[in-house]
Amino acid sequence: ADLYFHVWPEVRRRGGLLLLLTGRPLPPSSCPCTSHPSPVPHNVSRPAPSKLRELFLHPLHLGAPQPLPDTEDHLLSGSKAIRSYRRQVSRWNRKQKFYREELNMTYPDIQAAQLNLQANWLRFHQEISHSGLYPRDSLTVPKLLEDISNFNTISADYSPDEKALLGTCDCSQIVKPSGVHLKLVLRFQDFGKAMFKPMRQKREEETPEDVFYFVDSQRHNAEIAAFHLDRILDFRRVPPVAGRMINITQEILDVASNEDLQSVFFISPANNVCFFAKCLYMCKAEYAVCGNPHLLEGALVAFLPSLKLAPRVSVLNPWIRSYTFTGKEAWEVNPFYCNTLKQHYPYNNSNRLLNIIDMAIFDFLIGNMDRHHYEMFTKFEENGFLIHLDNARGFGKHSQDEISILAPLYQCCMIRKTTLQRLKLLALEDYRLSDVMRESLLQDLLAPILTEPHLLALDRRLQKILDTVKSCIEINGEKQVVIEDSFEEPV
Ligand SMILES: Nc1ncnc2c1ncn2[C@@H]1O[C@H](COP(=O)(O)OP(=O)(O)OP(=O)(O)O)[C@@H](O)[C@H]1O
Ligand SMILES: [Mn+2]
Repeated sequence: ADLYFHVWPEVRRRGGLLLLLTGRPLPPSSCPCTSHPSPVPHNVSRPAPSKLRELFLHPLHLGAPQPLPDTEDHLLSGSKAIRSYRRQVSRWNRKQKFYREELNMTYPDIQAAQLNLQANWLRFHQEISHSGLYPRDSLTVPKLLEDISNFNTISADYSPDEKALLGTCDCSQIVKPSGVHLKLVLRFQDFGKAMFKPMRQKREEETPEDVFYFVDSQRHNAEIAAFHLDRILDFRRVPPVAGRMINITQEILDVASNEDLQSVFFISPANNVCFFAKCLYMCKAEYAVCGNPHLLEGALVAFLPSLKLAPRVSVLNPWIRSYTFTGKEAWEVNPFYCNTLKQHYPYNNSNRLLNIIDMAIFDFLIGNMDRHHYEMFTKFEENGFLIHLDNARGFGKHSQDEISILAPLYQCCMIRKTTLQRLKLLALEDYRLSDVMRESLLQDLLAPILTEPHLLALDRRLQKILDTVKSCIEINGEKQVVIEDSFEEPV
């Protein structure tokens, strides 16, 4: 209700700058906020002041204008993309027709899919630019989140990498074969797509101490929280993610035409519908997820343009961890690792190194030790931003701050000036990170997304990042440590 009555009029008054905040301007009766504690519980009579709104109105966030639509700064050429999507729609319609004829299906009656040029997923693709996955003041992102939280699905299938494992797709298009986890690509009524990651762990469960990060389970709420954090940090390197309940029978099984996928569904002894992943290991029925009896929580990650339309490279993280029980990587044994790295391509480019340091800061905040690779759009070349896909192993332990995730920061002793400015802002009482995160996450249908201890851990970790920067400055001086980024727009 606060969003609807206080933020929305304000946004309109200020010229619609801040639609990011209006992710879900629901009418008061259906506001998801009522069942959760207000961010400022002591203040009952007056509406709680919105720290998130203030943050997005701060000059650091407003910054310089974003690139104009359909220019070279953008990932896609508008007309080429539309031609390609039109072809995809025709192909999809042909396939559906063929499939239904094969099965003599007359029910349910379905209409041929059409490409709507106003669809929010299409706009999202068209707005990806060298400055990030969406513009700072994107009008599209809140609408896209709304779509993926509510739209019906028209198909469900494995993601291309899992198909590669099963030998049923063109592997040259695959970034990295995987498939340990239960994730599916869902297509919606507007032809948009999202990656569905089902709930595997309850929000209250903490990862046990003896569990290695690489066998830790994937958390749907971590994907959602990571998107919100990335937006608050103004990185805009995580694709939009929304949580929702999925009816796994109607919205997955009934719209799946892939027989492999159909074959992994079963009914449990408790009469719940379940499914499991088909892959090389950990993919038996024991690791299935189940609805209750049909409904299951999950995160939906908006899909990026296909690799054909916008090729991406997957790059090994130079601070990768050893994926064995005893191994150690170079950065763990060599305190001068960064000096060596800096002398060689591509990290002799300071922008690229600063991007890695931003990523480390992000991963330290969410507690993600599983950043083995990152992806980049080839179109933006060396100076492009890093895409932070797959954040499902964040938010596992709130009581532990894994300082080694910050190695790129304390070994290189460098940070982008704008990143530091934003972090400092979020350490102030007026914009406190845990408060803006709590508020931002209330916009999600599955709120509350993070438990209080996880939210509070963010403030503690932020302080540790600032302390690390401070000691770097004490040793090396501000000029060496805080780097003005020539590729960022001045703020
Ligand atoms: N939003 C997206 N849009 C397009 N492709 C995506 C998206 N999310 C993930 N992918 C592709 O699918 C691959 C696997 O996704 P992700 O890492 O999130 O799942 P995972 O189950 O953790 O897999 P892995 O075991 O490979 O880490 C990614 O490397 C990426 O190429
Ligand atoms: Mn992964």
